[in-house]
Amino acid sequence: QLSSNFYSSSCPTALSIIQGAVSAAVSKENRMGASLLRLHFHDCFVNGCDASVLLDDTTNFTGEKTAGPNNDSLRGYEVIDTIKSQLEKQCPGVVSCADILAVAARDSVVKLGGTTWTVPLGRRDATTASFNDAQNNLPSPFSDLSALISAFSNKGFTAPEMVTLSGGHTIGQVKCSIIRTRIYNETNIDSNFAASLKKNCPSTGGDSNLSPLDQTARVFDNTYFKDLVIKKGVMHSDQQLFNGGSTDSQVNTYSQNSAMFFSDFGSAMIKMGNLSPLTGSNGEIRTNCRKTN
Ligand code: HEM
Ligand SMILES: [Ca+2]
Ligand SMILES: [Ca+2]
Repeated sequence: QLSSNFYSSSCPTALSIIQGAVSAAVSKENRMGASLLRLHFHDCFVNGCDASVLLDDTTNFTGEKTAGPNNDSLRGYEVIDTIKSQLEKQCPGVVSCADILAVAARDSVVKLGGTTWTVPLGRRDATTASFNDAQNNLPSPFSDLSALISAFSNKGFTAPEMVTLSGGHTIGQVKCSIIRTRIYNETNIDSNFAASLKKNCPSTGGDSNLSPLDQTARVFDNTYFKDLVIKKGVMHSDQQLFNGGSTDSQVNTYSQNSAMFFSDFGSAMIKMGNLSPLTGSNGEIRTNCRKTN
């Protein structure tokens, strides 16, 4: 069982060290807040919140970093390394990489103007990572609503919780290669909006050009849901949440009530952070988040 005061005697400065480093990293580059939030999600959905996502591949295409959803896409590893080395100086061998990810995600959301929540702590780090599990457990941006619902249901989340967590797309950026089909071929998109995205995402080439995930992608707010209501969802999977189906009413509600989105988001993040953590004598406390001890 995790507890929010897990480090209060073993490393009382842990939370302030993490917060300070996240704050510095996000001040230096706003997008890093988004990247750190996504790292925690991609960790927890693949064999639980055990920092498996941070292990470097020992042989190519065996670990999670090189799996499709992560390769050339996940970022923020250097920030986690910086935090880990500060923590190792202060309290060697005490704070897990998995807990660093959970706290950094929360601190990122707060730093970008979003809500806060209390992070349960005491996760330990995995000694293995799985390329196949990362391929199979992370949702695809080309999925329809039913596939999104089942990807989250496989991890114990309801459809409303899936909608809430998708609100993470209120911050950060997406590559042209992910949105090309949507902006060139789909009809459930505002045509002026599609035209503006095409300027930075040609029909051929420019695959890694970036576009913001909502119209206020530097701020954690409810604009993502407001955008969905006016058919300005950026990815196919985003617009699926407001496309005439069962989740439309919740998107409408969040678009008008950011307090409700914020409070639901905090609860859903705590639930996500509880996905099969290693505790007690399972796993280890890594010295270097990229390698097993
Ligand atoms: C609902 C299913 C989801 C799908 C299909 C999905 C897919 C994606 C994709 C394809 C990208 C862009 C990757 C790239 O262009 O390199 C992205 C970015 C992002 N996702 Fe998700 N995601 C989902 C849910 C979530 C959740 C639950 C969170 C967090 C709570 C999240 C947080 C983010 C953030 C913050 C970014 C921007 C990262 C950055 O700028 O570095 N996503 N997502
Ligand atoms: Ca994991
Ligand atoms: Ca936003």
